[in-house]
Amino acid sequence: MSSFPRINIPKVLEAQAKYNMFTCVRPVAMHIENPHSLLNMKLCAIKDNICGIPEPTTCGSKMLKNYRSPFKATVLDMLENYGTVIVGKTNMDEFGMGSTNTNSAFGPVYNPSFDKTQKKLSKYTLSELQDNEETYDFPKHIAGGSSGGSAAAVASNVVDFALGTDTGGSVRLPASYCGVVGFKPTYGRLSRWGVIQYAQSFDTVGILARDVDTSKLVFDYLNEFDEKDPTSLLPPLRKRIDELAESRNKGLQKLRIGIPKQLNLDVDSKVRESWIKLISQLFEQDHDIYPVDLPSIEHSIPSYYTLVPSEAASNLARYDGIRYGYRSESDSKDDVLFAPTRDQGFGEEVKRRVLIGNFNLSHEAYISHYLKAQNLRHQIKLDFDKVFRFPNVLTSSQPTSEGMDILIAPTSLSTAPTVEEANSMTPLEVFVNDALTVPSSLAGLPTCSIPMKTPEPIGMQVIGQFGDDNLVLNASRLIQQSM
Ligand SMILES: NC(=O)C[C@H](N)C(=O)O
Repeated sequence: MSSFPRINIPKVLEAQAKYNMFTCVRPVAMHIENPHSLLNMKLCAIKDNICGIPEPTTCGSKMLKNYRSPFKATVLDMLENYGTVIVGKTNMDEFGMGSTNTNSAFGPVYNPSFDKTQKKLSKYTLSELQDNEETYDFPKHIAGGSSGGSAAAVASNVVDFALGTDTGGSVRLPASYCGVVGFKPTYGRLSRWGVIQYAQSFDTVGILARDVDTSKLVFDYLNEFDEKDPTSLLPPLRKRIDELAESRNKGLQKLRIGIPKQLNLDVDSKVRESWIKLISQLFEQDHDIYPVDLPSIEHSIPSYYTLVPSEAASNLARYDGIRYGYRSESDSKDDVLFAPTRDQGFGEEVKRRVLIGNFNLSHEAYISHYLKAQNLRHQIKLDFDKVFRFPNVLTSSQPTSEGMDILIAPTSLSTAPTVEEANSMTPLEVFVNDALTVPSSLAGLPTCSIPMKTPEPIGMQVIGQFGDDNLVLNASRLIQQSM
């Protein structure tokens, strides 16, 4: 049966006007009901690099502003079949490149949770604020990126959940800044088919929601092998993971929790305090806490920012103004159309990464940069394998009973900066901001950022071994419920 579900359009448009979280809103969402599904009638927003609704798929870029994909992403198709209502497509850093969501052709996304927090902490009463909203000019904070629109849509209560993509933290960082749950599953769990590639050996579809229960529900529905995605985890591996998890029969009463020493470096005092508070709480609840050593993760940022631009440079070579997307009208004397097309169609950050990536892949730098970064990635994976109790089904690691069930670390170095602060950051400072999220991206590990009960939103990550998504989600739920 198809129907027109009642979306509160004025509420969506009001939130859109304040926070700029959508690249397009569907005024009336036609949808097919599925009364057998727990996702039936749930409202959802989709990051605008996931192809397949009649509206364009833009990747937050001028290059694809009018691009209508002939494909429908498997994850979107599944959601529609389960009766989910797609409210709109969400704003993002162009092609997923950024941590601030200020690199979008649609303008920045603003942080709804910070907005609420500032109002709560201000000296004005609620009715004074409501009556004179424009008069009180609080500095706007960023939502974080690159799935900033998805995080803001969830934080402002206009959808039940949203899909994002996480290459090096793009689901978790905005979740942390906006005070919502951001789950990045194991690489290969959810289908990437129909998701526009940024860096294909990292890109992972992730889920943003207000609670872990909803994230788990959506994950359970989408967690299936897809033969159209060559990187989808094969059924025998999925089966092996399930068998191992069953044989371990791990309850949640006494978890072995690792605290990565190397991630203790540059976090600011508010984040550190909240981290310590959570660890003490877990200790009091009778879990075992241990410091763990992951020496190679100090090289995560250089490794990530060498490999990812290299993959991106190859992936983005297709935007040349000939096949699809933006085409320059410049009648330059050059007979090369693609140079002005790419110059005008891409934003600054994308151009920077394409240049870096092509250099890394050049004859000059391939061994000294690209291969070195691959080696570091391998070392990082090995380091993680040494600390977990659950074996890695890809590397057949031999874990010991002294291994950890999960690791806990902050998601971001600080709370969300203001838009002004973000705009004054150098590209290198923006890269460094991902220090806490890229290690598990390099190793493809399931990781969930959970909002702490702090006045300003702060997220803590639960990191698990490759394939151990259910333990990560169950432990995250335990943490969220016991706060
Ligand atoms: N896409 C992501 O996961 C965000 C990361 N900051 C990047 O620019 O690569």
